[in-house]
Amino acid sequence: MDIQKVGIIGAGQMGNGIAHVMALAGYDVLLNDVNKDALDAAVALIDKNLERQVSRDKISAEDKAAAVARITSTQDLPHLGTSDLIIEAATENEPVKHKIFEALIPHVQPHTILTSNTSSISITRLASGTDRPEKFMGFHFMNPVPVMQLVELIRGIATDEPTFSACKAVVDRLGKTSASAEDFPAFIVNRILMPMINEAVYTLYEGVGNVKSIDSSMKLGANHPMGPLELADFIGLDTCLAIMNVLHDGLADTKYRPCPLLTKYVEAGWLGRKTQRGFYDYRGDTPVPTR
Ligand SMILES: CC(=O)CC(=O)SCCNC(=O)CCNC(=O)[C@H](O)C(C)(C)COP(=O)(O)OP(=O)(O)OC[C@H]1O[C@@H](n2cnc3c(N)ncnc32)[C@H](O)[C@@H]1OP(=O)(O)O
Ligand SMILES: NC(=O)C1=CN([C@@H]2O[C@H](COP(=O)(O)OP(=O)(O)OC[C@H]3O[C@@H](n4cnc5c(N)ncnc54)[C@H](OP(=O)(O)O)[C@@H]3O)[C@@H](O)[C@H]2O)C=CC1
Repeated sequence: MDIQKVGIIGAGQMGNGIAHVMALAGYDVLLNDVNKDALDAAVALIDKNLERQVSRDKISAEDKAAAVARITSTQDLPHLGTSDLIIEAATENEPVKHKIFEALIPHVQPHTILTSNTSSISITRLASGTDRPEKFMGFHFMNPVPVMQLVELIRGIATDEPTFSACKAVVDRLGKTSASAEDFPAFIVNRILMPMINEAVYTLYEGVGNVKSIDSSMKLGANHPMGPLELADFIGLDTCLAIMNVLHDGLADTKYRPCPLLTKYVEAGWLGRKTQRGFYDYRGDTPVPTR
């Protein structure tokens, strides 16, 4: 199937990165968000990130101009109906995602493939709320999208082969690598990564280490590019907690119980970098640990 127009729902940190790489690969992009400020910020950030690639000779100024011209931002969800492929990248909240697909369905074409960038939520459950479970799958990018090589592709129970092949061809055209995961809570990457982050928060909660010593230990002692608490702030603590809850509920095993300290940060609205405060405070020139 020939995919040319890609609709992206949610212009947060993932939506803007997905729009960036899609436009650079030559796809026409419709970027949607309920929040006008988020849309404007996403377009400005894409411009800035493309400019950084120009300045480092990764792409030409013409490539950048062409990519920018391929992106249209819209607050009007039905506008995405002309897309061949839709990637939902709104907040990690199952009722929000169901409502988006419900509102979208009357406007999409029969051939349109629907996907979700969800970090953890059942693809089969999201698909079953649509009119086309066979044309629905998980299309899971990693953060930051322009840098990270992997895309997890997740088939729901009903996903058909042409849908999987069409999505895999898109990943190939982006120059990224796909890994196929079965549809179980949090798939592969987050099934492994998120319990490690949650354990880092328990290590902090129980006073085994402070923010700085925990992050330094994993950076210098295990060669991770970011410490687990720095990475949690980067992902978003609300998203980390939502993923732990999906693991805990979906696998019914206490080993996945979210750390109460993670819950407390989220309840405080300290969601990490996106709100300027999480395990670090980002409001000054350099991040300062909050514990
Ligand atoms: C939660 C989920 O569902 C799944 C997930 O995504 S889990 C999270 C997965 N991601 C990770 O684990 C990221 C771990 N961190 C890293 O890999 C690195 O710290 C990092 C790539 C983010 C930054 O690397 P770094 O070496 O410290 O910084 P820096 O040298 O500034 O950046 C490296 C490159 O990335 C680019 N970059 C960094 N952040 C970027 C961003 N947010 N957007 C676009 N480009 C970015 C830089 O421009 C630079 O590009 P060049 O190589 O062309 O110069
Ligand atoms: N953060 C990460 O590292 C990764 C996240 N993901 C997944 O990607 C998805 C998005 O995450 P992320 O970008 O970090 O989240 P963000 O919080 O940065 O962005 C989510 C965006 O979606 C918007 N939104 C909420 N409801 C709707 C709606 N009904 N229609 C359109 N837009 C809506 C939000 O607007 P508002 O702010 O107004 O609510 C916000 O702008 C989640 O499913 C997450 O699990 C996947 C890989 C990595």
